[in-house]
Amino acid sequence: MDNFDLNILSGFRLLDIIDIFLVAIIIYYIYSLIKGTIAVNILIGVGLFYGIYLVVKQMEMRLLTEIFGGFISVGSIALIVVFQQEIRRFLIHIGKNISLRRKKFLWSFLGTKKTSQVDHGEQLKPIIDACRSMSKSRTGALLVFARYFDEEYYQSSGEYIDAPVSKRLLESIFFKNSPLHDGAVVIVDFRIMTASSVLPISDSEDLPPQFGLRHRAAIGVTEVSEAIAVIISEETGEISLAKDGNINMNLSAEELDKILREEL
Ligand SMILES: Nc1ncnc2c1ncn2[C@@H]1O[C@H](COP(=O)(O)OP(=O)(O)OP(=O)(O)O)[C@@H](O)[C@H]1O
Repeated sequence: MDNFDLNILSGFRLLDIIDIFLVAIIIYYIYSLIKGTIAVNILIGVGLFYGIYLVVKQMEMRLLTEIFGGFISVGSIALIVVFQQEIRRFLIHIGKNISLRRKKFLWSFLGTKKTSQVDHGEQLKPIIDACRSMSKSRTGALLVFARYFDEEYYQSSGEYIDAPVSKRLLESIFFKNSPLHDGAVVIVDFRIMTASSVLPISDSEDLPPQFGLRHRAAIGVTEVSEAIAVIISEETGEISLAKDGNINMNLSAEELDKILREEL
């Protein structure tokens, strides 16, 4: 027994500890990204399938090993297809953190705080005013503030506009009888790029049951991109803001203004 233990320890290197540590971080990252989504069930299914394969292989049940082995050999391609959204989210998450750190590093390198950050108060005013008035009149609206214009996401499904943002333009778009009122408006650098855009719907199981497609679409787009989404509920007039797959509900126009000033 002592020999056995010593053999294990003698082959153990510092690199193995780092290896295990890194794998643990990756597993934690993946878990926090898929937590509460349908992907967890798929992952449990895949794990179970692989477990059974290992057991039948160990027991030398040839036919079953052959069948399970066949599935597993094409499994990696199937996994990429099934987890397409999660893989995209994972890579965006990593990229986002790196770009944030790079910015911070640059600011500290230049020895300045972010004092030169522009205050977007003036440009935000028409948006906040429109949100306030649409909230009062219970006009359903969905506004996406994207960092850059991803044509694959927005333009393919919506109407290309590319006009400076204004209160009246936003109200006209979301007016109930307007042909463009369905879907989302996508705003980049305070220009309305598209209206009526169809967004990816979140499949999170943690969301409140009263959330319909508008709220799910707002959360969905922030799960797969760096965008911020503002929702005005048609039912309640409530203003909400989604970011990184999380939602901040029941905001006043002033609170919305404050958050958007910080975020944009
Ligand atoms: N994939 C999508 N992308 C963008 N907008 C969408 C999408 N799916 C639905 N919508 C918008 O959501 C509207 C339906 O909202 P629904 O009532 O289902 O949502 P809700 O979250 O309950 O919001 P509300 O509180 O306003 O009722 C549609 O008329 C459409 O404008």
